[in-house]
Amino acid sequence: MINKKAEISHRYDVLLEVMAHAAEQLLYSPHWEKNIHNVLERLGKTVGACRTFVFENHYNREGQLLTSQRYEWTAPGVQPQINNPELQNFSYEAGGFQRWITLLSNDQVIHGRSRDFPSPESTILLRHGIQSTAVVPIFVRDGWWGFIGFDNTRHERLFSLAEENALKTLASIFGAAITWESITREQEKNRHQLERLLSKERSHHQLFDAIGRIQSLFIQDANPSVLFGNVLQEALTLSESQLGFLSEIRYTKTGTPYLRTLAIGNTTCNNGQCYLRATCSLSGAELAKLKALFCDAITSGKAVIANDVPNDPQVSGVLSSDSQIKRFLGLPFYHHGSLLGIVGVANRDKPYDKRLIEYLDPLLSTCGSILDAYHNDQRRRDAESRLRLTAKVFESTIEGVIIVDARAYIVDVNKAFTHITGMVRQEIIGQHLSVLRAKQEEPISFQKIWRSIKSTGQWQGELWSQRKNGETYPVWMTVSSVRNSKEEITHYVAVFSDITIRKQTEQRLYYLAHHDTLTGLPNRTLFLDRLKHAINHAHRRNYRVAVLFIDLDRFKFINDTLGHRIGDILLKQVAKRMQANIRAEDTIARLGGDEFTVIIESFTDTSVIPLIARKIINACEKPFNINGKELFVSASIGISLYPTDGYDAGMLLQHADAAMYRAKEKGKNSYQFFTTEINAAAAEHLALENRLRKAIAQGEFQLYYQPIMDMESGAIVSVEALIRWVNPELGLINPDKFIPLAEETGLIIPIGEWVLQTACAQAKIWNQENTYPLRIAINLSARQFQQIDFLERILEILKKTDLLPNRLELELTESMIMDNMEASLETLNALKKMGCQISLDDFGTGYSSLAYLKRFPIDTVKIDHSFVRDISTDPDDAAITTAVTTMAHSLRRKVVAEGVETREQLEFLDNIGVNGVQGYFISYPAPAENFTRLLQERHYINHDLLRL
Ligand SMILES: Nc1nc2c(ncn2[C@@H]2O[C@@H]3COP(=O)(O)O[C@H]4[C@@H](O)[C@H](n5cnc6c(=O)[nH]c(N)nc65)O[C@@H]4COP(=O)(O)O[C@H]3[C@H]2O)c(=O)[nH]1
Repeated sequence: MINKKAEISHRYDVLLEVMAHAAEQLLYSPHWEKNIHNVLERLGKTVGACRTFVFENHYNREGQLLTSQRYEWTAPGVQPQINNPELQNFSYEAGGFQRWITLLSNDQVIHGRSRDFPSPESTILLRHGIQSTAVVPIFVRDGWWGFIGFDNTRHERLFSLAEENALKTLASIFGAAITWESITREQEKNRHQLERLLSKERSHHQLFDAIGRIQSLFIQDANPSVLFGNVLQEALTLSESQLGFLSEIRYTKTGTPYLRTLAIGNTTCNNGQCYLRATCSLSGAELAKLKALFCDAITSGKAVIANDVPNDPQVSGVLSSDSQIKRFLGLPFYHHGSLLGIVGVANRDKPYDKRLIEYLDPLLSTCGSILDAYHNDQRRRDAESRLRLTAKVFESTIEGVIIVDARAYIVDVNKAFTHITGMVRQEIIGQHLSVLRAKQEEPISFQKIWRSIKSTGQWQGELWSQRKNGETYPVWMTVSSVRNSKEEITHYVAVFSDITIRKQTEQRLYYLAHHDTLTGLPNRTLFLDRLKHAINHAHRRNYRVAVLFIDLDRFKFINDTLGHRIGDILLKQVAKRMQANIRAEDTIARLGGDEFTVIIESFTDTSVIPLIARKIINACEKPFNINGKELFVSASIGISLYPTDGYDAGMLLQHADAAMYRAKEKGKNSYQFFTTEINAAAAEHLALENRLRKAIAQGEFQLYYQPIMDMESGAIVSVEALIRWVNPELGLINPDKFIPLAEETGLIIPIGEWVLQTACAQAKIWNQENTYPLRIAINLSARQFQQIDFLERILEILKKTDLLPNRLELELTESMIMDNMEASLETLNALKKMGCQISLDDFGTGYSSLAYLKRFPIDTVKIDHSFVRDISTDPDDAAITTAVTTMAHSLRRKVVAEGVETREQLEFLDNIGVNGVQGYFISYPAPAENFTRLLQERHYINHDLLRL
């Protein structure tokens, strides 16, 4: 008995020891869970249990009380149940252990032999091989937590009351440990939470300080690079990043977005303080490559996190592998829902996360607001400076400006307005715009202007306005409408300039472009214009139109002999007389030179036309008194009629011209209507012209040569080159037929060039072959002689053909020299200086003025063959030839007689002492080869001739 008691007491002591150990392990250790196995093992061993365990209560979703085994110790050889799924989420109720809930929750220990337990508890326990068990509830602060249990599978073990109490104490140690642990955990959690809150508070302080700094910079009106540089710096500091940029989104004209960098920064961390190393440039770089990683933020409008940039698929091809960017956070920023730009930060030590994005949100909103405000500010400043500029322009422009309201009442005018109109601001403001309208300006034109402005927003044009003194003046005005935001017209702005001077100049220019300056008559342009107009008019009314083409006979002679000044006065007087003889409504024009035209309109009976033509002829016939001298001219008139002779102005003029030529041919001082024959002649003329044009290209020209014999020695001293045209269809054509045409058309220039070139080359050959020097005489045309580079042409040809200048004799006519005496004198002197010889051709047919011979460096006078022809029969011709020869000799000029056909003529000329002769009697003009032969055979002709 004593032993039994002693054993019980011992077991109790042992239990107390275990409890002390459990208390130490569970209550005083910071990690009771780590020690629970020791405690369970010691407990199990102490109470002789095969298995000690701890179950924790919990609830399922339906609110059913469940229990799960959490910890276990098993004696060696006993199967552990810790992984037995049946002992997890075990429902007391469903498992038939409802009784346990009642007992345990009331702090009662359940212990005993399994077989004594009510069914189904006993069945289940025994199925698990449990002979006896003891379970003790564990209570924590909030109530029943679970239980600790001791199973015996090998024998049935019963617990004494003392042991039961000891186990209860043990369970309360467990409860205290669990409670303590949960309190500690909660405290820990609270501490963490507190710390988090504190740090959040701290970082929020930092954030709002940063925002405050940015806002104050903005208020201080910092320049954009400083402002956005600081925004970026704050973002880098707050995000603990090392690199970053701040860019705004811009759009190209085609709408493609691109990034304009407002700030770019590189920071390094120094004692936990980040600072900006590089500031952004003022203008900001433009990042056009939107495919870059950060651009995802723009296209999606959402933040982009890349914590492993080198391996991020979005980066491939954008950043090189050695790029310093390791981590990246792209943060788009908005204002009023519009995406404005992006802040990109990189290389944080820690990974970027969503919390940081949330944290930086206020900074980004600030960034959006200040960027928007910055742009607004810029726009406002621009608008202000534009306004200032507009005001300046308004006041300083030399154009008058009138601002009127929508009903055309004047609201404002500028200084230039006063200057132009003479009206001051105060007197015109409030008046209707129409007060400025010139009295004669039709109101209808004003209505047109308003209509145009209303439909197109603008009107531009010419108007007549009125100054304060009543003077009307033309203005060039541009009127534009001003609309408000609702597209309603609120004002009109009229800008105008006084164009009086411009108009006068225009009128003057128009007058000059359409009138002949000498006579004041319409010129060719205006004439053709009026003729077209007359034709149109006649066409509509079935009228006829007559064109009179008037050419003065003998005018050229007067002009050449008496000079241009007299010629001009004569032309003016002729113009006046003609004008006096036609109706005011008919047009008289001067086409140029001595050519006039008249348009006679609105007649039905053609018989009036000869009367008008005759009146004009008669008017011209009467002598003109110029500077006390009486001068006589006459007129030849060609007439064409619409519609019989042509339907258009050009044709009517051409036909009247052709008819005028026929009138001249008929004997001048008469008129001629255009006829079909004249037309045919004109057509032939045209055809010839066309053939002549082709002749140059097709090499149809040939030179004939005619010798000039020196009377004293009988030697051929010179040879005249005479052109021939051999046309395949027309045969041989003499120069008289085509030289005038070539002159008229200008073709004489290339033809003359060819003659000079060919004749000089031939002369060079003959001079090489002959022992005696031989000159080549070449006819010049007026146009050739007047060429600006005439002297250069001669020099070049001489150089090219290697002909000595003294072997070249140039033949000119009197009229060629008289046309422009001063220039001719200059050219002739230059030719003489070069060493060339000059002959005056056809002497006697023109003015035959020997007086001017004195002034000009002429070597030879060639008496025209018309005098030589009748020299032996007509005493007048003989006398003229003799006088000319004597006079020329007295002026130390040589005389050559042309057209010598007979021995008598030759003898006469020999007797009067002419120096040279040319004519069929000596030789007909012949091609070069014939002449070569002639030279070889008889260089001295006179001996043969004189012997004959
Ligand atoms: N009745 C008659 N006539 C004689 C006699 N001897 C010569 N003739 C002709 O008289 C003209 C003399 O030439 P011109 O007075 O300079 O008159 C030349 C000259 O002014 C011009 N001409 C000829 N060749 C040229 C040329 O190459 N250039 C230029 N611009 N005009 C040329 O054409 C005019 C006519 O030339 P051609 O028909 O060759 O006519 C030549 C010649 O064949 C004669 O005994 N009796």
